[in-house]
Amino acid sequence: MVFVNYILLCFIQSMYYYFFMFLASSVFISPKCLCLMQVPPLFLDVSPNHFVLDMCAAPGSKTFQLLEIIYQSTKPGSLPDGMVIANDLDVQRCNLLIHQTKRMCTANLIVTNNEAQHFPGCRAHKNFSKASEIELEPPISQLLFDRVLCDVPCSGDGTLRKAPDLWRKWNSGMGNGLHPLQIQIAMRGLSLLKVGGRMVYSTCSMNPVENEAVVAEILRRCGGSVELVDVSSELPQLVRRPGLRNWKVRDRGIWLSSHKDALKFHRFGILPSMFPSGRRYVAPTDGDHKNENGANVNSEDEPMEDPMISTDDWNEEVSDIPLERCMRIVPHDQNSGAFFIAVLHKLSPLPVIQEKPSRRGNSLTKRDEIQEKLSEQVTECNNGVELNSEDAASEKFSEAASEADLIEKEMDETASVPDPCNTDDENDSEKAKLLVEGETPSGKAVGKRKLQIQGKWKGVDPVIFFKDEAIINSIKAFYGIDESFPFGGHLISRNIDNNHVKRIYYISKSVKDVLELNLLVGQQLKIASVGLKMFERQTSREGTTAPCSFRISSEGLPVILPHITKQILYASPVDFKHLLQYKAIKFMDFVDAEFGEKASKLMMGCSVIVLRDAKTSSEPIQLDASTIAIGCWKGRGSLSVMVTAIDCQELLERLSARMETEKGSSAQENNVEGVELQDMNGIEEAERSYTTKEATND
Ligand SMILES: C[S@@+](CC[C@H](N)C(=O)[O-])C[C@H]1O[C@@H](n2cnc3c(N)ncnc32)[C@H](O)[C@@H]1O
Repeated sequence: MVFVNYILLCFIQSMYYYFFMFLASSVFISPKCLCLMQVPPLFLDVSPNHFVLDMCAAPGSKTFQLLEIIYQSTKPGSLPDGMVIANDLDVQRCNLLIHQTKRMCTANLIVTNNEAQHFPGCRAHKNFSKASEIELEPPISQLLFDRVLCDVPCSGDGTLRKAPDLWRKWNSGMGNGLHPLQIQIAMRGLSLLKVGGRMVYSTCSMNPVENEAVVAEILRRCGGSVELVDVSSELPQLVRRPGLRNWKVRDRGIWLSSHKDALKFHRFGILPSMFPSGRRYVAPTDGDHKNENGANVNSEDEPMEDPMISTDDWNEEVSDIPLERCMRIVPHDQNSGAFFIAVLHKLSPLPVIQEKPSRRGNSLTKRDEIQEKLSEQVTECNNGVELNSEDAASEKFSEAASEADLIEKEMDETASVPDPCNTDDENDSEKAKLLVEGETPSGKAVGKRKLQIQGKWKGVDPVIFFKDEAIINSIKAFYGIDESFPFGGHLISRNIDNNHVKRIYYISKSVKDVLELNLLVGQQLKIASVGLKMFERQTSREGTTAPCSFRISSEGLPVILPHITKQILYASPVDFKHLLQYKAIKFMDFVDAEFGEKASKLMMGCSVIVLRDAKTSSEPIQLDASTIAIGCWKGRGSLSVMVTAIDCQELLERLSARMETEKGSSAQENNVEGVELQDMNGIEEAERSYTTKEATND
């Protein structure tokens, strides 16, 4: 049998790439496709050169959309200047995200697995450059973002229509429990946002405690350095309702109008920030006081009113923040899920806040502490993520520090607690020690080096810049990669041993800058996935004897295709179709004998076959977004496709559809049989003769 001489790995640039191009053109929302579109990213106003942080990103639908926007005007073979960091705490959901975004074939994405509320700022000390392997000043010295998407974990009541299970599980405590974490994540997002940048806070809940209350609290904490943007003129097709300015808080069967009510009913898990005014009702701290009858009353029994606030104020709280600028999207307006969106604009650096503003100058009483602790004891969010109450409690005082303080602090935290999920691991504390040594100018070089090659995070492969000149040069020479393509320095692997590197990933300039910075600051980012898989080591017997031991992978092909000058051939539709149909064809059996001749002269190993337009005879052809190319293996006597059977079938269908279209338009234009028609006839003819030949061979 001619079929299946070598079943090697395959690739197509096509389906996913075009799917993404199609989606990219559908970013503009129409009410009809609203249910399919994710709205929050549309309010981020992302440009292709932006650094974007998606803080709680899994399973990745919004990340996908952000990448589409970044790539919107990118030509084949080039990469946008911007990048996306997609972060999620949940490892399994992170894997889902990695899988989802794989079809984007992007070199501009880093997937991280950090806690969003502690997301590292990666600020490089001046001394770091001396202490690290990176000799030059890094292009970026701190990880700040132009855009931040803060799609926080929430109670998810907005998804009730599609997740009816929630009807049984939902209770008001879910939202109340998540409120402190939502504030922490949003505050961290704002501190990582560049001045002038935009952050979108969103949930799929209708609960004001998770929505307007969070937005109001972060605005209070930011004290004028952040504004709530009026986006009423943006996306006018989107039917939305204004955010609320007054609401009550539900807790275990009763409605609370203010923090005073919370204390009155002994609801210590209810925070002042959950109410519209955000005001704390202060209970007396120094012993008993007299009641209106002059009798001694214990402060634990009856809370005392804040003298600053009149009784009336406590009854009907209305926020003085223009929360109507927030957006509530409700299911019955346009047959969608329910969600909440607030757009924030950072006007200036965040203020240095020593204390939570709502603490009103008092030190925490025992009851306050219990109250806050209780509020942080969230056991479960809608995504099944366990929230560690100890983590939350230890975070209590940190969120209000200045940006600089936060960043300094987190560096210390990262150094002392390498993996928040694995704090009990002995190796981690050892690694943390090495990290500190590596970061400190006086640190031992051996410690630093060890850390940099082994990676810091338990269970996560290290990210290694691939610098093996011999391999890099052999790849460049074999495929004739042109000098204009940024290559050296843009390759990474996840294996410290160059001899056993199986995959080489390609990264954009923006991602490269971030990775270098991350290395410099002791790998604060826990990187689950990064880069576009571009080369894979040949594993077959014939493959190991080929001049280049790495073949181009399917994902990498769209990016490198315009830059390859060797091992590339342009096949006529008929021969291209045959390759997909029969998987392997002897050189002498190609319909276009010249093509067969050229194929036989390729070097043994991976080659790229591009579908030539029926009209085009000159080579090389102009590559554009509609170009179809596949990877093939040039063996001793034949050319074999390196495309899976499913992908072959899909490509064949597309090819037929394209030919049908060409046939139709050509017949319409000329009303006679034109070039395409001849070609179509040629295919059918050739197919018959080829099948006959095959039958004879068999
Ligand atoms: C509403 S979902 C995000 C949906 C996602 N943005 C999308 O469009 O596909 C919230 C996510 O937050 C994650 N999460 C929960 N707590 C987190 C934390 N502390 N830090 C980071 N992510 C967290 C959950 O794992 C979950 O995937």
